Amino acid sequence: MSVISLRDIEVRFNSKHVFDGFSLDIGQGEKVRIKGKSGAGKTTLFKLMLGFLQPDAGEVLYEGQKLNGSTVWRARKSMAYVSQDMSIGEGLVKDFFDEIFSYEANKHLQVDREDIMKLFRKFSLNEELYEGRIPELSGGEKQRIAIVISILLDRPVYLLDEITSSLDEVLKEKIAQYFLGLKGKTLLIISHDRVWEKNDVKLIDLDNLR
Ligand SMILES: Nc1ncnc2c1ncn2[C@@H]1O[C@H](COP(=O)(O)OP(=O)(O)OP(=O)(O)O)[C@@H](O)[C@H]1O
Repeated sequence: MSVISLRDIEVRFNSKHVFDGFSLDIGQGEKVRIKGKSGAGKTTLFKLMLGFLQPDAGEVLYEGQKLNGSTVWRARKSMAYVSQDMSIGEGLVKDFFDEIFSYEANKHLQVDREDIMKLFRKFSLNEELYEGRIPELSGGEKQRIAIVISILLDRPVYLLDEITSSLDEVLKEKIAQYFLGLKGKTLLIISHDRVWEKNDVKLIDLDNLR
């Protein structure tokens, strides 16, 4: 069964048709890169999958269930969404981690400081940053912290929206390798970075729809 299905989706903004009869099936464990020029509808696709945007026609299904008021929470709890410009708050980094892992949806996760530090080291984040303040982090450090949190959330589905665009080549490669190596996870990747172009990554090109 597909994890996420879009059936005959139509999305209009004023007179602009972003999707007109678009369908897509994402299987469990599939790794899919979504490509398309600016304005093609890449982020709109993620918003539909998360139930943040209702299509004007057609339906979005998560594990075969149509997204609606009573099913959307289960779907969202199964997905980790990471974007280019995530707001990760204004306070201390460690307080932000505490806050995320105290949410009801995440309480079952047993995340200790060493789990966090392992990922800090893996993605070349200085361990001292954990005690620091979020406004003092660079853009690339904030980005990597959002990535570390998404990994610790250990969700079955990852929606990654340009997560490597502000990082250097070495980090881009490390992060792509890490995610693409996750067995059994379903990945949807919006990225212009070549590091995600691998043989087992399926490509959906939104520019070829019209
Ligand atoms: N809330 C909105 N109101 C009006 N138009 C919108 C809205 N959201 C998106 N659009 C329009 O829909 C189109 C698709 O937007 P979307 O953000 O999905 O594009 P994208 O492919 O992610 O682009 P980019 O690569 O520039 O981020 C764009 O033309 C955008 O202006």
